[in-house]
Amino acid sequence: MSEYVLEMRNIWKVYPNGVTANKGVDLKVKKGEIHALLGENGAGKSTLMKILFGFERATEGEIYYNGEKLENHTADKAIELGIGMVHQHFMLVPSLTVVENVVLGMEPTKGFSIDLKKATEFVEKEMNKYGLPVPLHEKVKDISVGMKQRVEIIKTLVRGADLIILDEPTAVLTPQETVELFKALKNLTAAGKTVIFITHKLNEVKEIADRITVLRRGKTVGEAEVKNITEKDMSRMMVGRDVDLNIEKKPAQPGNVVLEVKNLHFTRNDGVKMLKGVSLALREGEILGIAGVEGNGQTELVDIITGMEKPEDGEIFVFGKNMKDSDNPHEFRKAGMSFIPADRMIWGASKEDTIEENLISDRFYKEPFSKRGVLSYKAITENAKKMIKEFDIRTDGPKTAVKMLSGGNIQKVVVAREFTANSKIIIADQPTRGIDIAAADFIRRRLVKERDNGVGVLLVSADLTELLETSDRIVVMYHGEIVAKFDDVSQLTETILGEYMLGIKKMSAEEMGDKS
Ligand SMILES: Nc1ncnc2c1ncn2[C@@H]1O[C@H](COP(=O)(O)OP(=O)(O)OP(=O)(O)O)[C@@H](O)[C@H]1O
Repeated sequence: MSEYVLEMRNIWKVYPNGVTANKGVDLKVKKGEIHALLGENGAGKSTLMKILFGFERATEGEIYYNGEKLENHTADKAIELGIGMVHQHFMLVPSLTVVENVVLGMEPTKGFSIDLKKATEFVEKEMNKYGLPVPLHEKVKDISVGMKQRVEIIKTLVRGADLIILDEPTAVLTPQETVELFKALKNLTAAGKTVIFITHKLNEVKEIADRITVLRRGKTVGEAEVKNITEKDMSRMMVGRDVDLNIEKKPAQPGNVVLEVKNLHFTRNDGVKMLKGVSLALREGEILGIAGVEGNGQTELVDIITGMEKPEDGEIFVFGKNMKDSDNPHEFRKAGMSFIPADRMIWGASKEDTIEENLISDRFYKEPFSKRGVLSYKAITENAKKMIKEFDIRTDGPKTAVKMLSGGNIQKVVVAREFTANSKIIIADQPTRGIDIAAADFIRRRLVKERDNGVGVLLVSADLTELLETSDRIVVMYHGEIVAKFDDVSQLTETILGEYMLGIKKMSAEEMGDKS
């Protein structure tokens, strides 16, 4: 019998539009190991995993699972065989409890109603078996992101998963939650389960994975035992060259305040108070980082700052102008603000439109794209070609629809447009989420360059390494309030930030001073 629980051999995938996402990929995974799947944006990782999970069908190639060749593979068969997948966007019902979510679609029934007692016992047994405690009777909407992810993992386990695929599992976690997740993954492999995870964070690979497979432009370029290689080796395999990840930064030269919010309050439709008196000021020539676990008010703050939402109370000043009468994002843009939204598929890009159209969606009426009211298609295409090169957008060409790009490359389209809008304020909300190391490094350097050119950058990020490396000052949000302010980030660590993000610590008003 083969030492591999999974072998994907010579996998090809040609999408109906002609894009070849996998060009003879090989992946071999041993039983009981944590296997990291690495590669740049668009390298074909998600496609390969979708094929394994039965969401997409391979154009060519063979899959062997436990020595058995899979024929006519589908998602139902994958689950039946014990293959589970935890997606980046959780697929839970917020208004249901943890137990209800876990057993949804497979409830033990008693008459016509769900037998909650049986379901609870069942879920409790699984969670204890693998050391994955979850609050069984709390509603999913009231639990933390880390807990939601754990619920997703338990969901796969109760369906009998032996091989669990995790797609960028740590992108939304605090350092403390990441430690917990890694412990859980170790418990799973100790119990004989196998884990494949997609990530762009090489320090995590070093910490948790046993082996790696690296894809580049649709092909397997190598596999290795993690103990035998360095992070540098991994990035070279991924990118094909050395990547210098240290950002050299001159001290900031902050100038006038460009953006200020005072005492913002906001309550969600369901009555939850998301902002409880948030005030901060952003100066030209500085990067102000906002740390916080998702769901602590950062989204609402960004929505209000960019004109997508109105606060219940409080004021917003853009270049000293009170924006109380401006209630749409265009007016905030006109006032000199660029915005890289966290949810690029909803707010950042127009999926059906082409890359070249998306790149000028905020400036099509201006020269050189429009002359005397007539669009210049030549200028539009030329602009796109330049940006595709500069921002390394992996595509067949400017006329490709954005929906055909990989997640990371869609983000590059949005970033390219926003960085070239000549704004003096940039609001960057999770700008490098899902972006590969070389591209993320490019975006961070660009943020610093914009800062050096006098732009005020507000950076909201769940990636604490990024926040610490890039920001000049950092504030932490917890339960709709600013609970910590750091005007000097040189001595700050991820662990310290994590303590404020989880509400373990809170600064007093005096400690925070009145500087932001
Ligand atoms: N449904 C689809 N139709 C057409 N092309 C697609 C589709 N899904 C992905 N692609 C293309 O296939 C290639 C590989 O994309 P895939 O999502 O597998 O990459 P990835 O390595 O997961 O990237 P990322 O790190 O950005 O998520 C890309 O060029 C992408 O544009």
